[in-house]
Amino acid sequence: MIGRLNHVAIAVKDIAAASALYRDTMGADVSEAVPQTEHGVTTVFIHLPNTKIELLEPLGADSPIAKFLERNPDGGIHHICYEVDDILAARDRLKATGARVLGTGEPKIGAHGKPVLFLHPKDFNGTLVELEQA
Ligand SMILES: CC[C@H](C(=O)O)C(=O)SCCNC(=O)CCNC(=O)[C@H](O)C(C)(C)COP(=O)(O)OP(=O)(O)OC[C@H]1O[C@@H](n2cnc3c(N)ncnc32)[C@H](O)[C@@H]1OP(=O)(O)O
Ligand SMILES: [Co+2]
Repeated sequence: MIGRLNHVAIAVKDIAAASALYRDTMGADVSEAVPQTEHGVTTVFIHLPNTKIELLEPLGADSPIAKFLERNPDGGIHHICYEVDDILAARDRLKATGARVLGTGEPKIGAHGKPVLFLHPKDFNGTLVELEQA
């Protein structure tokens, strides 16, 4: 069911500083910052030869990553995103196993214009998992 690793996300307090760090000290190919109002974050993608790093900064009052950053003031790895061929079939299969799908359970359009879902970290070894329709 799960396919390629689409991205690894890092939550940060200051996305401009984190972007400059990757660009200037790591020579990385860093995108512009894009506000994702629907998701309560601003995103930057760092393009690597075999996957992407997603930098996340809280956006708005109810950002879902705000508490994570309170717990981890220096920032930290926030989630991993796997690609799936059929996100609804994957969702239904996971729900049938008792895994908790976050939010309404209906996919939202993510940063790549594809449907995404999130699975509760407590059900996946303390790791927040994002699924993205390939
Ligand atoms: C633009 C879209 C983009 C894309 O790639 O397309 C994105 O990736 S958007 C990314 C931002 N959106 C989300 O993360 C949505 C899903 N996340 C959530 O709904 C919340 O972050 C949630 C529910 C996972 C956690 O929210 P919160 O921290 O406010 O809840 P709790 O404090 O009650 O936490 C419950 C429990 O889970 C532990 N936790 C929280 N976040 C993480 C995490 N990232 N990784 C691992 N564990 C996490 C937290 O410590 C609590 O554990 P406990 O032992 O009870 O203290
Ligand atoms: Co993501």
